Amino acid sequence: MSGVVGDWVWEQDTEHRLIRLAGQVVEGDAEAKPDALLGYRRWELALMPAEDGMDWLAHRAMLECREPFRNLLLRREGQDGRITFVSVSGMPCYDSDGNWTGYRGIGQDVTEEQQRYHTVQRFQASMDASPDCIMITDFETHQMQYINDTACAVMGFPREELMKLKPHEISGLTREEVAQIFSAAMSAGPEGQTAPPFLAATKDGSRKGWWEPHHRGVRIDGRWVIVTVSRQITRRVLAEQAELRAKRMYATLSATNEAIMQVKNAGELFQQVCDAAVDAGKMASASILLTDESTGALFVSASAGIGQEALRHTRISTDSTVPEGHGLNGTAYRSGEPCVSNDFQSDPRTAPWHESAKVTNLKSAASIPILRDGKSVGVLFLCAGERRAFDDETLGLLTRMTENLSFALQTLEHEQDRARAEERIRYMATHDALTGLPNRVLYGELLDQALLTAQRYGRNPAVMFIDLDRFKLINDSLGHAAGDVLLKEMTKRLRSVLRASDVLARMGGDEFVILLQDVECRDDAVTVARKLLDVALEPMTILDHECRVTASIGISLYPAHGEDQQTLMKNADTAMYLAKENGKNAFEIYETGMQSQSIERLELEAALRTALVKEEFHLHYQAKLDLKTNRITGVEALLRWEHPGLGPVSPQQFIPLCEENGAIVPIGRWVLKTACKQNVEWQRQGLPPVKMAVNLSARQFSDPDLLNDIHAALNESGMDPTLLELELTESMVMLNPARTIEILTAIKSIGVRTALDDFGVGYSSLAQIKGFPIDTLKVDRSFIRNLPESDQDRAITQAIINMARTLSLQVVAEGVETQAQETYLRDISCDESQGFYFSRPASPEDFATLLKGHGIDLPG
Ligand SMILES: Nc1nc2c(ncn2[C@@H]2O[C@@H]3COP(=O)(O)O[C@H]4[C@@H](O)[C@H](n5cnc6c(=O)[nH]c(N)nc65)O[C@@H]4COP(=O)(O)O[C@H]3[C@H]2O)c(=O)[nH]1
Repeated sequence: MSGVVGDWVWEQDTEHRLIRLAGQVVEGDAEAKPDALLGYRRWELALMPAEDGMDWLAHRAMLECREPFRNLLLRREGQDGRITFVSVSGMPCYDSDGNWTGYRGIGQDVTEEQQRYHTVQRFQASMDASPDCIMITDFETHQMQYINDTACAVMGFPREELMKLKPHEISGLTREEVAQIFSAAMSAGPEGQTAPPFLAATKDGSRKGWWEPHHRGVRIDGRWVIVTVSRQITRRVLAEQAELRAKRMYATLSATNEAIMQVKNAGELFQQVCDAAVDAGKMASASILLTDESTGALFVSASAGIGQEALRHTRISTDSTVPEGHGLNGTAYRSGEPCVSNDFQSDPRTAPWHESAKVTNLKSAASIPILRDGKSVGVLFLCAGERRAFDDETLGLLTRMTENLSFALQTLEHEQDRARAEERIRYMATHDALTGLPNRVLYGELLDQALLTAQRYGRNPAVMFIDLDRFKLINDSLGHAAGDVLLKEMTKRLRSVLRASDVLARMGGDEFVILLQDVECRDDAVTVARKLLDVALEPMTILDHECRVTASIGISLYPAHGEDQQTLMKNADTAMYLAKENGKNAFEIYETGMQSQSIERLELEAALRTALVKEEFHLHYQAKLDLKTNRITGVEALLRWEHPGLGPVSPQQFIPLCEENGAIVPIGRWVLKTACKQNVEWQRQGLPPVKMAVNLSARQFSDPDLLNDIHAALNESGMDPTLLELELTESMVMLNPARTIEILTAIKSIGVRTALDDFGVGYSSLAQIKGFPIDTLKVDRSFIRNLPESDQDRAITQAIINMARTLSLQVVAEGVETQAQETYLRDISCDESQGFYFSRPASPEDFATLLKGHGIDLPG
């Protein structure tokens, strides 16, 4: 019976025994003849119902109810293990009287059909069990023909629904794109083709990882279908993405390190780091935020990438008490630890920035603190366009980057300190520390340059030497602080009359030098010089004292007075000394003849240094005549220098030099001693005692040993202190009144008298000197010279005398040269007269002779 295919008919009686079998019967034993099966019931033939939920009991119950049955699938396993399937269908039979007679039906061998069915079943089961998504689609119509469970689960659709959809409706691709992919797969032949990975989207919009589809064209039942097997590669993709990120971060790190080696300042470094994070690190944006020390907030110092413009003006709070301070940056800054959000747009910490992040499509962000000595000084803030951009490895690299950054900052700071120090040293080497003006060195360089330009372009620069006339006086009496104020003020003034291109430099002390870049003619230089003198002369208040300082200016012009630096400077210097010698507050333009004067000055200075030791000094004495009694009541000691080669040198010439180089102090001490000794000597010769006036220089007046020197002179000579009168100039006492009063009081306490010399030219008023312990005023000879003709001088002299009287001061008129002057002075009740008219300064012997004749009252 085996191998026989075909239908057969059968009948069974009311006892369910087979009573007829005809045709190709395959029920029962394969070896048995159909007749051998007769009399048996089906459940006695080693056949088993093969359908789920069906068994012999159920079948028999159906037969008992005389129900018809269809396609009862029966399975039989032969002795050789071969499986056969038969399908039987039956109808209940009745006789003509309606009595049930049993069943009649047909049978069919369905072994092959069943085998095919099972193969498909197994195939489908294995397809469903596959972790891959499998889909079979008609190449032409794109109609879904098969889809496995995995695909249904991944896409979140019930199979029936999915079967109605076409690939472009679930893949996010267009129909054309799908068609292209299918065509490419067909062209690829039996090997098929792998398409780019895609991120699977489920029905509810959530993502189910990365899948890599492989398409292959297969011909089934005469039609081409595309079999698509998509393998999940999420892990691989994530690993690749992580590797890519790491690579980018390494690239960023190396770009940062390169920047660290090259940049010169922090700002540049920050910008390069941000650029590297965006360019090499593929970050959407990168910023470096630093602390604003005044507010404590973070401000953007550098940034690159998306939204950088908006960020530049943003201040980010680090304050833990406000919600804005709890963002990534504020938290990272406070904690000193990196702060990350790998899903920025739904992170509650980043809520204030969700809207803007949507606009700029930022998906994750990280803030890494920049630490200095363990303390946050800022943060590196990075944003990425994908979620989960900041894994542990990336963060590790970013932390290293910020460490390198802060190390670089330290190094840069040291470098900057060093550069600043170098710059400072360079500056100090070329500038005057007090005024900030170029010094001699820089001036020399600038002058050289100006001379080169002058030669090339036919310009005419000029050099001006300026010396402040009374600077030493101020410096000595008011102190160095006052001197400094004066120099600074003077710098401002001198600068104010110069062009921006002109150079003002300080040579040291009270010497300034100017380079006028181009003067068309002599008169131009003269105009500038006048302006300079004017601004210098303006009164200035120093340490609450109004002072006036004059300047002496020497000018040399290129090319007339020299074509090189040295000559021009020397000649301007020479001219300046002449201006000084000619009465100060003046300028001189260099002339050839000036040379000798300057040389003379140098020679004088050299000779002065040894003059005291070589005993080249001596004193002359000029009498003071009492205008009421016509008796000589006093004498002024005047220093004389007999230069071995030059002969007598005028005190007006050498005393300023002595004041400048300080020699006046020992020389003045000698004068004091000599004068006192002389005074006692005259008395010893039997002459009447006379007051001895001795000039004190500013230097001497501020010398701490002055009182000792006075004591010594008096003690050594044995002179009565009340006969000694010290003459000071008005300008000396006005500079530092408090100290002047202190010294004058000390001087007066030992009985020595004090006199104010050259009164009237120092701009002070009698009211101002009221408080000084002074005994005598000496009216400057410039007021006497034009007496009695000059109305103005008469008025001044008269006023001085009247006011002096009210202050109980003795008044001496200086420089009385004519009888008319003397008569006038007598008329206006001037106390004493001193001048050539009565007596020129004379030797001790000559004065003794004079005194002998005038030691008593003379006829009026
Ligand atoms: N044209 C004119 N001049 C007259 C007349 N009568 C006197 N003189 C001059 O006027 C000056 C008076 O001295 P001074 O005003 O203190 O001015 C003095 C004084 O400031 C200073 N000096 C002189 N000896 C000394 C000294 O021992 N120590 C100090 N520190 N300065 C001194 O040098 C200045 C000049 O001294 P000398 O050349 O001796 O000049 C003296 C004297 O010769 C006159 O009728 N007409």
